[in-house]
This record gives sequence, C-alpha cells and structure tokens, in this order.
Amino acid sequence: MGVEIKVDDLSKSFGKQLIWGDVSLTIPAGEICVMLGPSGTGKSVFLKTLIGLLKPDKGSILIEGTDIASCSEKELYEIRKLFGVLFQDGAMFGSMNLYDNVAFPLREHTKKSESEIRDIVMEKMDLVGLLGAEDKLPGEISGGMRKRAGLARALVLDPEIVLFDEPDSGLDPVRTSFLNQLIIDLNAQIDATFLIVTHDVNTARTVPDNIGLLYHRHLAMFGPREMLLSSEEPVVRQFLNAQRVGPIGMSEEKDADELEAEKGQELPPLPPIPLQQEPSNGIPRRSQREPGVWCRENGITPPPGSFQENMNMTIGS
Ligand SMILES: Nc1ncnc2c1ncn2[C@@H]1O[C@H](COP(=O)(O)OP(=O)(O)OP(=O)(O)O)[C@@H](O)[C@H]1O
Repeated sequence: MGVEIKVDDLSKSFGKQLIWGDVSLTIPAGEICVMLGPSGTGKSVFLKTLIGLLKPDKGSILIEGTDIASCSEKELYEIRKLFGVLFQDGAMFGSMNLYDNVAFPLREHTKKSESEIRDIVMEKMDLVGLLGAEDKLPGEISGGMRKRAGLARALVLDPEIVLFDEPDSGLDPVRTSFLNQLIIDLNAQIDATFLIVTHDVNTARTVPDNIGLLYHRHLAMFGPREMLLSSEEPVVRQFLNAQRVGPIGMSEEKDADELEAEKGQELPPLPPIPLQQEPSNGIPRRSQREPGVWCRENGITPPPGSFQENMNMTIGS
C-alpha cells in the first residue's frame, strides 16, 4: 500500500551555504509526487536526505513513526529497506550483466536461495520489459534500457517507497513517454509511494498526483497537480509553463533591472490542464482522483479546454 513520508521544517546547509530551509510537506501513501526546481536548487540533496544519506541541520522526516533525521544507524538500516531508488544513470555495475545487477540487492540483503532469486529477478525484468536481456552488460544497451534495468533492481526488495532521480535525463521524448507509462503502470501494480525528481515539465504536468517546486532555498509550493497547474503564483506559473517571463532567470533569480524591464509584459494565458496519464490497462490507480475535482472543491475555474481527451498542449512562450 506504500507508506507516508511526513517532512517537517527541514533545512539543509553545506557549510555556510543554505540549500533549502523550512521545507514541510506530506508525501501521501501510494501516490505519485514530482519534485521540480531549477538546476542546483537541491532536489537531489532532498532525495538523499529522505533516505538518510545526508543529515539535515534541523527538522524531521517521519516514516512509520521513525524520524530519519534523528534515528540510530540501526533504525536507519531497517527503514532503508522500505526504499527502492532509481539513480540518474541507473547506477549499474559495468562489469556485471543485467541479471547479476538486478540480483545484487537480493544477494546482499536477503538469505534467499539462487532459485528464489532467479524467480524474483525474472519477475522484475518482465515488469520493466527486459526479459531476454539478462545476459547483456550495461555498456551494451541503450540509456532507456539501463534506466529500466535500474528500475528492476530498485524493485527487487518490494519497496514501499520508490525514489526516482531524474528518470528522464538523457532520454528522448518518446522514451520518456514510455518510461512515464511504465512508472504509472508500476504504481498501479505495486501501490508503493513514488517520488520523482525531474526537469521535464510535460512529465510534471501529466504523471503525478502532487507536485512540489523547490526554488530560491525554499519549497515554493507543494500540493495536488491541479492546484499547481492552475496557480497564478509567478514562480510556479513560470516554471510549469516553461516561460521566460517571471522571477526565474538564467542563473536562478532575475535582478531588479531585469524584472523592471518585464513590467507591463503580458503573460500568455495558462494552458489547459491535461488529463492525468492513466495506467495502460485503463483501470484507474487506487489513489487517482477524478479530473477537475480539486479545482471544483476549491472554487477554482480551470483554464479553458482543461481535462479534454487528446487536447493539444501549448507550453512555452
Ligand atoms: N556533498 C555535498 N557537499 C557540498 N555541497 C553539495 C553536496 N551535494 C550537493 N551540494 C550542493 O548542493 C546544491 C544542490 O545540489 P543538487 O545536486 O541537489 O541540485 P539539483 O536541484 O538536484 O540540481 P540538478 O537539477 O542540476 O541535478 C549544489 O550547489 C551542490 O553543489
């Protein structure tokens, strides 16, 4: 069913450099969340903090009653078993074939026999569409296949939480679209809690139940997909619509002169909110909400043309 992650008042610095501060959010059990933010805003640092690889300076991260930020090494070891992580490059061992790479966590962390391991590895390889590629070395396959192999490995210990660090980096739009479908299908199948760090606005607009945006050393907004996609808040609006007009500049914030020069420039209207991508078998995920419900419940009129089948999305200005 997945487990909830409750982050409260979290801050992380390296030396005197504050990466982000006062981050509070709840990642609901079984749902898909996307974390966005301009480069260098600390999205990867956030993921590493959630699994206890980095210690925050203050705040708490509650998972099943344990605070990752302050628990003992022994408790952390136990909690980490709940996580599967897909690293950016798949983080495969180059000299091992895919079978051994995927089997690795089972051999390291369980006492399962080789025949039990074989069943699990083949099941996960099947899940990510890689049956038949077990003997290949990571260097012999495409980036998209490497990501899927990394995903199979992230799933072998049946995680309750799966973290994806830029799953779409280096993939073309078609491969990204296939990987997104795989992520949605997997969520429907295993019901774990998913957190995806990405730069891809199209992924953020169509895949998650909830979106967060890190910007300028804080969490600018976190909430249901429809809340952010209908938001007029300048940073959220600019980022989710990939626009140049707004507070975000080439190297993080624009200065006062740049902002002054933009005064009076008309912003393009918000594009329609697309339908959320559904599992390929057409059966809604357990946590999936009806299109438009959040807007209706919160008295927000969605942009014209929202929630229509096969609509053309116009992003960017
Ligand atoms: N171990 C570390 N020690 C010191 N500084 C670090 C460490 N890890 C990350 N940083 C710094 O933290 C900041 C945020 O890095 P991070 O990789 O989390 O950003 P990001 O939002 O994931 O960026 P991108 O989208 O480009 O991948 C950067 O300035 C980086 O140099």
